[in-house]
Amino acid sequence: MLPGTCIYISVLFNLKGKTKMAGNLGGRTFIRRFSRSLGGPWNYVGGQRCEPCLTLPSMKVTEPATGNTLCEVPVSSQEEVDRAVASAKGVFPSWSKLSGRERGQKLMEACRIIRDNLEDISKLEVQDTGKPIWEARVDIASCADALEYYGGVAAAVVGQHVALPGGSFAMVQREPLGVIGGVGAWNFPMQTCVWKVAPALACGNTFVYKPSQFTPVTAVTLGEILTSAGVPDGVFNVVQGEGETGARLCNHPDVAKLTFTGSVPTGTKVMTAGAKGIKSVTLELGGKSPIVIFEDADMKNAIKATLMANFLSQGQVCSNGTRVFVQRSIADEFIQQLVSATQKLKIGDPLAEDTTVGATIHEDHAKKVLSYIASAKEEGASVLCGGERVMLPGKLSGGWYLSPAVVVDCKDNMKVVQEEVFGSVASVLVFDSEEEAVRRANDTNFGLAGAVFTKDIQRGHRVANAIEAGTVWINTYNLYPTEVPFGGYKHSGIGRENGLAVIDFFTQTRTVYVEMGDVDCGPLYQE
Ligand SMILES: NC(=O)c1ccc[n+]([C@@H]2O[C@H](COP(=O)([O-])OP(=O)(O)OC[C@H]3O[C@@H](n4cnc5c(N)ncnc54)[C@H](O)[C@@H]3O)[C@@H](O)[C@H]2O)c1
Repeated sequence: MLPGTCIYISVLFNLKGKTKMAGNLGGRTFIRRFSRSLGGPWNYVGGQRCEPCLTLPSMKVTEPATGNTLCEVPVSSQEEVDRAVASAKGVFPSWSKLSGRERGQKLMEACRIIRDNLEDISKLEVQDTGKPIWEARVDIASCADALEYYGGVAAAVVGQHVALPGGSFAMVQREPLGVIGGVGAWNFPMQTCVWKVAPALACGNTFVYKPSQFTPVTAVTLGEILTSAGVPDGVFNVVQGEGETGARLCNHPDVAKLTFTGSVPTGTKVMTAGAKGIKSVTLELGGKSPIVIFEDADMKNAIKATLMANFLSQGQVCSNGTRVFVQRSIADEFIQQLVSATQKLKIGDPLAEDTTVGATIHEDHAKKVLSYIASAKEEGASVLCGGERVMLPGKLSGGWYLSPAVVVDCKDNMKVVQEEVFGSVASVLVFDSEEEAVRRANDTNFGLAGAVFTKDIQRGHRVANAIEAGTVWINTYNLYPTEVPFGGYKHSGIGRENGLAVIDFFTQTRTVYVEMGDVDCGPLYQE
């Protein structure tokens, strides 16, 4: 059962929605059913929360902060996935025929609802993920930003007119693809969902989403928000479950495109499903990103960015800069300042305002992170701080709280340096020259992100252009404005989210050729 926040958010939506929105949209009463959200149901099909049509055993979802059961969520069967896809397919013709501006208005309205209820949605996200409340607020605000941005972009998704010889011309029409199947990870549950759904809906597609089994809550909240904003029933649907449900969705013949956020091994399976169905696939996968700090860097900013690049969301961020390359002449000073700043981080109740480090998503993942610390030590690295479970008192004693770790004396071939840890572990590596730093930074199959810190503008651009990654920050880290594309090189993914780039991944073109003269078929036709 969900704690009280859910009732609160439901009531709040009801009140705010009824008073503000019924008038906005010609008196249509579309505010409904929020009050039923306590304890589920957890699927969202045809514009409402619903129990799966065929019930498989439930998943117990753990609240990371306490280790207690947050909710029990029935797994969606093939029949349920069929029902959700049919719902999305049924409404596709009418939704896709609305003008972009009409669709955009509804996304803008969803943005407004999120901004009005930001605090309550953020609390739900904290319960689901264990991340500190201040971070959850940033994540949820970014969901509103994405809906606002694509709400505006929707009217600008247009085709092309191409003039051809003799006055003939071609119209290159931009069309939606159909039903999109989305599968998400657990570290940014609502943001991951919105970053896919907002552009997909703006382009006229409909959607079935499967959230991570560890964080099922806020995708359903998004369903309620979209319905309240006037998005027609069936345009956005949620099914729940683990990998099997994800695979059912990805393999569904009526799903036109797959968009996935998660690990490389699962991304490979999603791509295989796409290959079997000849579906285009967007993959947002893992990373092992480098952050290269030169001796002329502003030390304080480099420290601040290294904290952001390693310890946000308990280190469970795909783009984290976990390989921290520092030039030898400043390495001692940098390490000393980094350790001092890391030790000031406050591990505590994720809902407390002064907490900077919350709970790891679940016990198994925490143990995996700790195993990387152990392997680093075995391979000769030194852990200067952190890397241990911290027991918090009272109701938090069942949560897995790990102290952020700074690991030094690292070598490029160590497991902790090679593999994605997905936890609060910063590995510091020392370099001498720019050429060496770039070569070692690129010595990975991942290519999601990277950063360079220097005051030398030429070097900043030179190194940024040399790092093989989809996003490179110069003198900052982990910023994702909705206006700019995000996605990976190499094994970190295919396709992009955010910005205008994503429009290409949620549309296809139909070329209509118009002949203004006679058909010219050469010698084929004789009078
Ligand atoms: N590049 C990005 O934007 C980005 C963002 C967030 C997380 N990530 C990555 O996600 C990973 C962590 O997330 P995770 O542990 O949830 O990843 P995961 O790959 O274990 O699971 C991701 C999702 O895939 C589902 N799934 C599992 N098997 C499936 C199958 N055969 N077919 C379809 N779906 C299936 C899961 O149920 C879950 O919903 C990390 O590698 C992280 O870097 C990437």
